[in-house]
Amino acid sequence: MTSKTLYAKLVESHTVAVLDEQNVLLFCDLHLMNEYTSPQAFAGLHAAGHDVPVPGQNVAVVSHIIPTHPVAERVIADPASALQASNLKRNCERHGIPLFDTNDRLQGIEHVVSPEHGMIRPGMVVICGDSHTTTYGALGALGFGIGTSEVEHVLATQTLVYRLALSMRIRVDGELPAGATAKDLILMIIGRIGAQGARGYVVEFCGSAIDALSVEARFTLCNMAVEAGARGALIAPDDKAMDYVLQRAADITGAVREAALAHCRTLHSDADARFDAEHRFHAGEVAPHVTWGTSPDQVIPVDGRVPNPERLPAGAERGSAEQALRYVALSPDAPLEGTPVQHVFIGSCTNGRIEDLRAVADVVRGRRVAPGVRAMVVPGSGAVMAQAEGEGIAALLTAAGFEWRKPGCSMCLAMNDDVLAPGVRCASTTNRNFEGRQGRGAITHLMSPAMAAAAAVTGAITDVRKLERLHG
Ligand SMILES: CC(C)[C@H](C(=O)O)[C@@H](O)C(=O)O
Ligand code: SF4
Repeated sequence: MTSKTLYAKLVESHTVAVLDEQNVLLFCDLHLMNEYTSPQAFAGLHAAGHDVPVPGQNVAVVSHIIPTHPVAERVIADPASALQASNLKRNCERHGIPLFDTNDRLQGIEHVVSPEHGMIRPGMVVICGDSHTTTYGALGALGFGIGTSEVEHVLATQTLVYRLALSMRIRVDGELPAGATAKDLILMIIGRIGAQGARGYVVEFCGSAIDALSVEARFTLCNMAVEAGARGALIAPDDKAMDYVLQRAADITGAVREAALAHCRTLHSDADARFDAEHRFHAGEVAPHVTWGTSPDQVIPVDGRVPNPERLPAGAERGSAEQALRYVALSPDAPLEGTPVQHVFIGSCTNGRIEDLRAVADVVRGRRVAPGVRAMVVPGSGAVMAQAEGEGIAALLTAAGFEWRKPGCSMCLAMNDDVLAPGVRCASTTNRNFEGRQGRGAITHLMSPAMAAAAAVTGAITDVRKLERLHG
């Protein structure tokens, strides 16, 4: 028997038909939908007279356009957005698809909601009309984003025409130093391999540093793999991953549980499996990272200096660095540390989970939001929000001057009314720092939750390790 990668095992176990050398028809265990990428798909489905054969293997969440103001009943004021939400509700009702609707207390960001209810399980293929579906690799599930026409195909058949990807292994051994998190690790990796460095590949993360990460930290890592261009991310499921699922999936009991555990133990790359590409990193080298530019790979350790385009090789890299520096209004060779911020955003499917909010609370405890800074926390889901409120995190952050909002994508991409004004500089726990991502002309610096908290209490980009030393 030939040795196989975990990726190959997942694809083979879901292949309904081999179409040609490059493409297979892939069965999808779970199809997630949001209000943003599903309307045309449903319209196409209905025009073709198709039904949804397995509605229970689809689930929908209102994520992107929802307002986050802390009111009891949320009302979507923007007519186009309100229509997207009402369309989703109508379509879900028509086909019997479960929906986390606008005022459902468990609503949130699709990638936060689905794992917390035990819907994502090792060995699954999970798809969604959203690029950050790679998140589920943290549980050993092959997740990836699809386009709207593919959403229609999946609704009608629960299958997808899937072009095979290459496989890449990223091994990270050693221990993350104090102050460095999974966010810093993935930012460092993206900085080293580039925003296209994993393009065409499904990445498998492994090594002692990955084993040591919590499941939530693994979500952060796999979530951002797509920012290196990856078509998927995987971590072989271990006891931690399985425990996470078992605690949340009430239906996995008795014989089913034994079968699930046995299946889970097969979900790893064989010892001599061959990968198309390999990278190695040392966790001990990871410092808190902050993006300086307008692409997630334009990133440096917080104590570094912004690059000088004159010292970059002439060509595309120099050109994009010059353009990015103009947009972010930073000078070549400037230190990032000490750069004033006017806004702090904590949330998103990258860093809007309970462990992220605990990390923020740990930095903020005994401190206050700096004068002139607007700091906002948007929990990733209603469940995260309730847990944080129960743990006293919401009270602590509110007393320190943070705004405590309702769940959603919010200022991760500013499709609701949480939009920054031009020129505002924001320390953000999100995953994309593209031009205009948080509002036209607004400037985004990606960083970890602890680093964003440090920026909130100091009013500037700050090395959280120094903050801890000063006060600890
Ligand atoms: C709106 C959606 C299609 C998009 C994505 O695919 O990722 C969004 O979630 C994002 O983060 O940019
Ligand atoms: S939180 Fe951000 S990255 Fe995640 S799905 Fe929403 S918009 Fe996309």
